[in-house]
Amino acid sequence: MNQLQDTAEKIRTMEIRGAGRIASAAATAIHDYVKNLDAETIQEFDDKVQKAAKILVNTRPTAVSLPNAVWMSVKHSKTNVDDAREEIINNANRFIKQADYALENIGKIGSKRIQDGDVIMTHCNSHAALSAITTAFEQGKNISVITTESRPRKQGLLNIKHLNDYNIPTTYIVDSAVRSCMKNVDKVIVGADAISVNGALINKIGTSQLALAAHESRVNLLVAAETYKFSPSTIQGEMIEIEDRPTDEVINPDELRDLPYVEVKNPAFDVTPAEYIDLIITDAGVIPPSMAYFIIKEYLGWELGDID
Ligand SMILES: O=P(O)(O)OC[C@H]1O[C@H](OP(=O)(O)O)[C@H](O)[C@@H]1O
Repeated sequence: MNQLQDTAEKIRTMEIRGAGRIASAAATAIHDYVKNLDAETIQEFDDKVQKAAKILVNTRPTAVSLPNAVWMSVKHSKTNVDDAREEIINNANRFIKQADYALENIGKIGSKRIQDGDVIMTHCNSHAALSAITTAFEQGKNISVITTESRPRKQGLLNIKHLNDYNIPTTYIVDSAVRSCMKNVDKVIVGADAISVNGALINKIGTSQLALAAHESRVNLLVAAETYKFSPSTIQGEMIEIEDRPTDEVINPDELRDLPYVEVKNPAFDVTPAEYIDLIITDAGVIPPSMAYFIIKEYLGWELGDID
């Protein structure tokens, strides 16, 4: 359990971050936990696994990749401990493998949407969006990237290091420069923390402003999202919770000491409605946002009535 708690803490503090990365880290934690789990009965085993699953799921509330990875891993159909253990280990291994494959496939599929000469704007640090961009560059397309800083945690710094390693010309801008720079952009590509059944995108705070600016300038907005980032529970109208992160990520508490009337807010994500999204690049192919239900039904295996 210590190791699992350690992974949970790393996800909570964002030492491990990115919707895809936290999902694979959680599946790995379940795999390792179950491998050596002591339990006399299947009931005891299931209770312990459910408890461990909840610890992981409760670390960050918005990225649906996390509960999808955990519940896909721990679901089993066995009645004895050893068989259940084996099934969960296989499930977790399968998830981790498919997540790697999905990222690679998004690169291949997404790169087809990128043309020679494109200037691409991106926001926050999405491994899925970067997979499409770097794959297109490796195919010989002469592209460049504008990346936002992505306050407060400045994930844009991860982008510039990654893109520089690929020798991709990259411009780093503050978040408030998005609209002003949009006139030079051919397409926007961002990642996803979650996609709801109505095709709305939940992604890093600021994405919806970027989408508005793109819409105004008639620049296409593409979302790179693995199928496991679609949210089954939204079929029944459940809202995706937006994570409020600690305010010391935004401002040093010392600066607030003598300002009793000031409140700081740090919502980590926002919602971009489907009408601002042109395409979603998934590992299963490119879809319009209106096809989100199809992905949930066909690839996550969840149907109406499945959800308690
Ligand atoms: O899964 P990949 O494509 O890497 O990232 C998807 C999204 O996850 C990140 O969340 P955070 O930085 O962990 O809050 C960003 O919002 C990013 O767009």
